[in-house]
Amino acid sequence: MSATSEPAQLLSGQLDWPSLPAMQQPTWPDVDTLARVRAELAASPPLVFAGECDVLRDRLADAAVGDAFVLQGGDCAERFSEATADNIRDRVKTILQMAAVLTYGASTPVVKLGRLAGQYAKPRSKDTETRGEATLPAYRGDIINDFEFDEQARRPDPQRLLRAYHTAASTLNLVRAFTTGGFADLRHVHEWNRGFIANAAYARYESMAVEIDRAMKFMLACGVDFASSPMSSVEFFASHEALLLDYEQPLTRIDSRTGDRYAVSGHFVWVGERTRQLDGAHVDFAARIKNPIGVKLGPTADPDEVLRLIDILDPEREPGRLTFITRMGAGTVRDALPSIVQRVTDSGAKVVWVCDPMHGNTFEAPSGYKTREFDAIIDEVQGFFEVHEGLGTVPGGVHVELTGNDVTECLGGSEKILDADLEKRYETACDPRLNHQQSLEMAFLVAEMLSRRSRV
Ligand SMILES: O=C[C@H](O)[C@H](O)COP(=O)(O)O
Ligand SMILES: C=C(OP(=O)(O)O)C(=O)O
Repeated sequence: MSATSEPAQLLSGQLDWPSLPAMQQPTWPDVDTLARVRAELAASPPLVFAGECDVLRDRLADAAVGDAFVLQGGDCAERFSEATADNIRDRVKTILQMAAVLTYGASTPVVKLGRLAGQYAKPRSKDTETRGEATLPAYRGDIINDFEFDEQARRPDPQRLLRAYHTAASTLNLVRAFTTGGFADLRHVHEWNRGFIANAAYARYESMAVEIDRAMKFMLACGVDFASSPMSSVEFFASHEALLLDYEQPLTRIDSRTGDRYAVSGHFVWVGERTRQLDGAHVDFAARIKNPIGVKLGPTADPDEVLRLIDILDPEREPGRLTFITRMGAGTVRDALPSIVQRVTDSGAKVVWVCDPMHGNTFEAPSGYKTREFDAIIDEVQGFFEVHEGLGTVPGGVHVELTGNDVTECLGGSEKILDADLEKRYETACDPRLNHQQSLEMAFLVAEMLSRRSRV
């Protein structure tokens, strides 16, 4: 999805994947259908190209040293039925707006990485869900089963892998059209605000957009050629958790330029907190692909284990290859993060440090809804910046669950969403997301932190 890369020639390269323990996988009731589906995926065209993944790796290398900042955001669990043009457009617009706020507010290039077109599988704390007298398999994402609470819907269905592939393809198609077809041109910075409900963050954004407009007119008057400049289209990359190996493994291809294997389900994939075992199948999968990759690190991550992950996943210490997405919790980040960052830095590895301030701050509200406090989310990002400032290392980005819709899933923000409001528009299929206004508010607050960031 980069404006600058040529699609690399990719050949389907089947591999007998080693049989290693894999956490969080479904038990498929129909293994013959699964085998047929895997074969069909293996023969399908790639969703992304190797050359695009390489461009992203270069951008992430810039973020590792503070020459760029990563904004990774999107749905917690993408639903097939919600992959509509309006939803995709609003999510992309929200990310473009946040990126504009960060770029303008902190004079820093922003690497835009959607959590989309593949975020269909969810790791769960429990295998089952109980409602009243009934206990059924937990919802594990649309790629595995359905959110409806009935026996048939919750049965894992391998045909869903093909639906995921086609939904990802149509999502990416639209995202490519939005980001390279003129819509993402910075001269449309006002238009990205249209269609959203007017509110405090919206108004603040609007006044920033006026300043951007004025700066653009100034540059135009100075003779800058916007038609052929990077203003008229943006690089926008797709990412998701590489959780469901029956989907990810057949969607790898060999790059004919180099003989290297790439995941072609997304530009960037990450290994989750629950599946990052050193001897597990997910880490092995990530080690075998050439894409830039991420690993989530929660508050129990052990520095020795983190160094082993670097040896396995980035033995060549390639700039931009490895991103650690830390998700410690607001109350823990200032204590748990420094020793990890210090040990990694001492080892000489140059990773990208990204803060996910969502997953360590989830709790159940008295109403029973799973939620997160806006202030805790901001506090974790603040703690993340403080830790890096203290160690002289680079806070390289943020990773956020968000939607362009006006949902009520996270508490607080300037709209002051309360527990009693959660029921109004609680639409997530798994974890609570920031709504459009909260996302913009967060971008303004992070831009302030970023503009104070020291250079290393
Ligand atoms: O998104 C992350 C996990 O899939 C999610 O937090 C798990 O939620 P659960 O604890 O309700 O299973
Ligand atoms: C499951 C997720 O996060 P974590 O692995 O950090 O819990 C996620 O980002 O969807």
